[in-house]
Amino acid sequence: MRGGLVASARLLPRPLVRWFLQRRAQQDINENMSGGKKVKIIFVLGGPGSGKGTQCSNIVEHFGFIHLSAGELLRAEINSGSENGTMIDTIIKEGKIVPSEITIKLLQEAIIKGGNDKYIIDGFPRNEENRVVFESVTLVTYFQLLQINISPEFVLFFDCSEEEMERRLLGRNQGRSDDNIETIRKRLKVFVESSLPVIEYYESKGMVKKIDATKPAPEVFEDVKAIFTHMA
Ligand SMILES: Nc1ncnc2c1ncn2[C@@H]1O[C@H](COP(=O)(O)OP(=O)(O)O)[C@@H](O)[C@H]1O
Ligand SMILES: Nc1ccn([C@@H]2O[C@H](COP(=O)(O)OP(=O)(O)O)[C@@H](O)[C@H]2O)c(=O)n1
Ligand SMILES: [Mg+2]
Repeated sequence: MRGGLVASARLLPRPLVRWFLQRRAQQDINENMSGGKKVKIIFVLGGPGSGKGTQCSNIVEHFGFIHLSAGELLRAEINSGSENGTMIDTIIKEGKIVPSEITIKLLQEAIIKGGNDKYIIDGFPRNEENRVVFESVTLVTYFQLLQINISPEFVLFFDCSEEEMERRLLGRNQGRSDDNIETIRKRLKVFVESSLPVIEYYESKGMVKKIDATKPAPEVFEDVKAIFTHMA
């Protein structure tokens, strides 16, 4: 069907073909993603062990968002035996950040597949490259025609002391290859050097809602709830 479309499109003037394909792609996005509604995205950021995953589960349960964890998507990619798996595995064990094209492709696929209009994206963008590439994300790739810019509604930042994050990660017990003291120290360093500047960038745009994440999880959720209740 698409092959026939391309063949007949060759006979038409280029601007008309371009317009037609863009319209078609936009319709597909609306149908696949949100039934025509604007898709809401919230970034959930914070250091490793600050409680992003824990609070995202609460948000899903109470406010009907789909939770996408960049780290979990990358771990699933390793486990699926994909050709990039070994490379991703090595980068995660070193506490470094995976190239944006890989992570963003996984996020794009999950957003389109999710079929919801509300997403919380946890652990992304983790560096400036993640942020800049996502800003010009191409959601539908028919002939690379359509550039769709999805910007977050706001950024939820879980602020937690390094000491507390380290303690939590050492007790997490999920069998993760990066929850050992050597990798944890590297991840904390990467957080300060690469991820904090992203949070500062959004802060300069007035988009950050900061939460004290050193408190016990139920208390942190009270603060999270206040933010989400107000936006509903
Ligand atoms: N507020 C909290 N106080 C104490 N422990 C917490 C808190 N929030 C989460 N945890 C625990 O700390 C560990 C890391 O939490 P997690 O949600 O996985 O953080 P992140 O996704 O930011 O790395 C988990 O074992 C979790 O149960
Ligand atoms: N945007 C992202 C998110 C995670 N990752 C990698 O995945 C690892 C685990 O991320 P995560 O978000 O699951 O980790 P936590 O902060 O939840 O402990 C990171 O340390 C990075 O190596 C990445 O490269 N790029
Ligand atoms: Mg997590």
